[in-house]
Amino acid sequence: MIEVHELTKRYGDKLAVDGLSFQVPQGVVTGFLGPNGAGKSTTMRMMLDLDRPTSGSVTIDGRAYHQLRQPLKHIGALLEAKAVHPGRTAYNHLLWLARSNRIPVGRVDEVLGMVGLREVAKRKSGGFSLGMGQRLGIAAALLGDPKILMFDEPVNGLDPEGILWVRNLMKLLAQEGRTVFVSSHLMSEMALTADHLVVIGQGRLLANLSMDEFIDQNSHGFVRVRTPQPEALLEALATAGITSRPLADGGFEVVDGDPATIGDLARDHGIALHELSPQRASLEEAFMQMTADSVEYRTGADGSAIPVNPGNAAGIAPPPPEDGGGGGWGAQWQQPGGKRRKES
Ligand SMILES: Nc1ncnc2c1ncn2[C@@H]1O[C@H](COP(=O)(O)OP(=O)(O)OP(=O)(O)O)[C@@H](O)[C@H]1O
Repeated sequence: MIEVHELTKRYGDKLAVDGLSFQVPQGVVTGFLGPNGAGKSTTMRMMLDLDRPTSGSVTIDGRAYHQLRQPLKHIGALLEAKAVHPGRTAYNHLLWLARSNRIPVGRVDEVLGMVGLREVAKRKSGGFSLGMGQRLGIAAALLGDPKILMFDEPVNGLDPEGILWVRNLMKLLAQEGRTVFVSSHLMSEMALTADHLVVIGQGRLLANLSMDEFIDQNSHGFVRVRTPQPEALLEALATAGITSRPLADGGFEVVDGDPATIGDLARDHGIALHELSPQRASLEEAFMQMTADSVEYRTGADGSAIPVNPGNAAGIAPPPPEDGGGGGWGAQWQQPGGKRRKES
């Protein structure tokens, strides 16, 4: 179990991590989500004692990282895949790590097999593709057979097959009862892997909830309807107590009706339908809405990148909305008694 308590990191006048507190549960994949510059990597580096917190603490199985006798046996991490000596072979890189952590040498070949690098084990890692580098980094994380695994953007630069492999590996590691903590700036990616989510923006906790809860709250369904007799259909829907909203293209959106009910209602009133399609707001949109106040850049009407809050050099995040933000997420996740998945 990883426990983060009031963790804060300041670089000069930049507040990169701001009083973060959360726990990473065992036996599930926890997605650590936030837009670029949210403070994910900084938090992960502090978890591994690679950066010193300005205040606050992180414990791994109840102890600070530097107090762990053989850290690779507790926690394995992939932070910077290219942090490998380019002149060293994949095998020698892992061998060096194994020897310096008292891990049996036989484990090197095992993890090379697990990540599919056995064939290239004697090649220098400097010539590796990005995908091979990621695999080597994952092999290093798995070397000590740790109960906790931490991956910073592990699918970055991978081809579709590599992405699928990483997704399945994460799930498998969690099914084995391990704690799997994985960062991403893409909700669409996390939706396919994570069971639990910790969302941050400008260094602050925005949400801590299960993936199921996020989906329940944010993937609102509606039905898009088009008809040449809009007034008649609107009246029929209103009479049936079904809410609808007009769309800019002349059609409308029926919020609390299903396609069968709407179709039957239209038939009963002799109304022709030209479109009747169930829609679902994407989780990526919900995530963007959740973090809208904490992105570093937004896209201008002409497609240009516009810095958000350029004067906010201290990186002070605006407070989260008190009413739950309108996007289905809210401060209740951070409050005692709020709806939360039981953490093990
Ligand atoms: N060594 C440093 N010195 C100064 N500022 C830093 C340093 N490291 C990170 N920062 C700043 O702290 C903030 C958080 O950065 P961090 O890399 O942790 O974000 P992130 O969520 O991992 O972003 P990304 O998804 O882009 O990797 C950013 O504004 C970054 O510029």
